[in-house]
Amino acid sequence: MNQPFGFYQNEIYFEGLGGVSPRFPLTYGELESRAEAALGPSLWSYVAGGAGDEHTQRVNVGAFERWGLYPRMFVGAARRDLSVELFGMTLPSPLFMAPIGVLGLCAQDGHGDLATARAAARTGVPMVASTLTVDPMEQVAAESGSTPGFFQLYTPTDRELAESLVRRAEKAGFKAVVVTLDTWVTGWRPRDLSTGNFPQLRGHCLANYFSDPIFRAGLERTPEEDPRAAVLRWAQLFGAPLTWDDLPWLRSLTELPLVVKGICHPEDARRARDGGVDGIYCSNHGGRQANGGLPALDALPGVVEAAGTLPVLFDSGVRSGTDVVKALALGATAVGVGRPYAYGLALGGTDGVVHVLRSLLAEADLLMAVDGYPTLADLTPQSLRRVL
Ligand SMILES: Cc1cc2nc3c(=O)[nH]c(=O)nc-3n(C[C@H](O)[C@H](O)[C@H](O)COP(=O)(O)O)c2cc1C
Ligand SMILES: CC(C)CC(=O)C(=O)O
Repeated sequence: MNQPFGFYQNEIYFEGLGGVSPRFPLTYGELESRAEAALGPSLWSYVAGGAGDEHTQRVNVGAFERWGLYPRMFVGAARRDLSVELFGMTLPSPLFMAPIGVLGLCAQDGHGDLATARAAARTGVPMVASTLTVDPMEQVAAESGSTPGFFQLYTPTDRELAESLVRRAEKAGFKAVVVTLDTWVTGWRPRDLSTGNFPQLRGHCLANYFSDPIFRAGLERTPEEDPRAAVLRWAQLFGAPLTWDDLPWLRSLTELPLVVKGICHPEDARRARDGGVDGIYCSNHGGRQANGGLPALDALPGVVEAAGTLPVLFDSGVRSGTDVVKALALGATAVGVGRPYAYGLALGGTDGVVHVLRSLLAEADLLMAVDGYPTLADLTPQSLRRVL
């Protein structure tokens, strides 16, 4: 047991706090700067970068500072319960890992998706595995132990390929399908445009396609024989510009819970709900796609209201345990961490990811203890006050 952290009380996910380690950074600033050094310039600019002058990316983070949590006294929050029901499952905490496409490359050994899945197994924090993993989804799913994993789909223009990817995800044991709607084309990303640095175009992170029978059937020569042609084929197929007319087809793809990612407008949330999805994922892709200026957190309350009884997943700008608590108070059912866990991965593989996740949970848990919110149900919009 790690002495400085020995006073935490919720053993469910702290297990004596194994995992939070002073050898890794305890502030986000240090995590970022050490990750920059570990990743090297080109991967760093891909992961850390965003659209345009990155205004949206910055306001995503800044939006959390505009809310303050009221401390409540005489609550006796000696034990906290952070467990949450999602898609019929009970999860130990409301935290999950957002899908990150080049994650595999962030680990020293180049197999970061597997390392992250092992962190999911150790913490109970679900990983949403991207379509763009270095190792095929079947291998990623196999590493996550008893922690449920979700599969994120980039919908290709070839429907048969989309269907094949979803079939494989079901067979591999993923427990939900998350369809990302905001990235059928890559946004204006000056950092990557200036370096020509798109890892996917060098054939990285395309294992799910290269291992897919439908994808392979469309090639004259196998990806092993002609990787360049396979990458070009991938680039042609990558993203379908979907419309509402496609939602019934998406819904028909699977009986697994279907979640749509990238929803920020209440009207879109309403239409998605009416179209039969099982969850709404409020996100602006961490400001990587559009530099439109709306912080995802500011979009969250409207999406929550429109979603009605559906669970709302949220990401974009979460950097601390207090951010997690604020997003929950604004109505998120589950909160996704993105870049920070990729940085933990860069610093220490599975241990680094576990450290980042447990630190977020420890900070959230302690905030709830000190400020008197013993359960997630106690966190409501009335727990917050606008401060700026
Ligand atoms: C390097 C990188 C790759 C990403 N790849 C994907 C992806 O493959 N699929 C997806 O739906 N979202 C992807 N995202 C977006 C994340 O799921 C999430 O929305 C975003 O990271 C949240 O912003 P934050 O990291 O600033 O908190 C990616 C994000 C990053 C940083
Ligand atoms: C553009 C994609 C290929 C990957 C992604 O989602 C991202 O880099 O944000």
